[in-house]
Amino acid sequence: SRIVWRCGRFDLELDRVVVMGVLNVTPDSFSDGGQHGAVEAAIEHALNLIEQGADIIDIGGESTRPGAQPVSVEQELARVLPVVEALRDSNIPISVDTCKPAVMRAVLEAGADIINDISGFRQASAREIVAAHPRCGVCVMHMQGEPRTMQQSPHYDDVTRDVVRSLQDSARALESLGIASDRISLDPGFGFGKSVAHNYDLMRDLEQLVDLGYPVLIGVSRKSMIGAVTGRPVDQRLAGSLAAALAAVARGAQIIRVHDVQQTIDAIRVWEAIEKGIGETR
Ligand SMILES: Cn1cnc2c(O)nc(N)nc21
Repeated sequence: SRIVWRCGRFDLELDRVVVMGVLNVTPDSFSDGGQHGAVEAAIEHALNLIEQGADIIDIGGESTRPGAQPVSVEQELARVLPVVEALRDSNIPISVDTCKPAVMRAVLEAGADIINDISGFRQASAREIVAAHPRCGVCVMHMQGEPRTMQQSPHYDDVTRDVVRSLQDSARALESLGIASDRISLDPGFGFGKSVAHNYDLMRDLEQLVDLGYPVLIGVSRKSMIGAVTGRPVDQRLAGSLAAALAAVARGAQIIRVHDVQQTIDAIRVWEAIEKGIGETR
């Protein structure tokens, strides 16, 4: 498939699966226990992710785990801007995970290629900022409610139908501002206002989202939906995360957001060799 995701300096070809490496520049990120709090450590980790083969780096300055406390614009910028500036000459797209319009504006000016908004660009000013940029990529993620309270009692009539419709409306809102469709990727937001059962129903029926025609980005790496069925703590969820990543790829997801880049690439390469053959045998 000649699908392309236009992301700032890059046109990402999606005929092969793209791996997005997670870079938390936050003291309370649920999975790396704050060892990357310092900007320097974050930059070092980013270079390590690139070394492992990451196709995109996703920089987050505000923890999005359930129950997380909000962070000020100033604090978030102090964390992410230096990292964007350090990475903007790297040869891969730089994504910033933020919901704040002021942070979006600053990181785009600093050279970020993608804005990853877990709140799905629900703020009009956020939509206007990415619309004002000629070609930055946007990832529109579905979240029910806010990180602080979203897991208290998530409810849907039909989780997949509801999420797909919500994301379609969000994409249309961006397109109505002149944002080209090939700049938009959609993400069901596993764990963001969903019960474990909702997450597994959503994964099983992921093709309904893929069928909208936009690139689909998913993030399940080390999440509680993996822990719920394996009983493993957050630092022992690699096998479960790889299983979920391949299930998503098998249903048409093209961008996978993970902590464990090298292992995920290996799993996807084997899967793609099976699905597409490895050439010389033909
Ligand atoms: C920041 N962040 C945490 N989980 C995520 C997910 O599943 N998708 C996207 N786009 N961002 C996420």
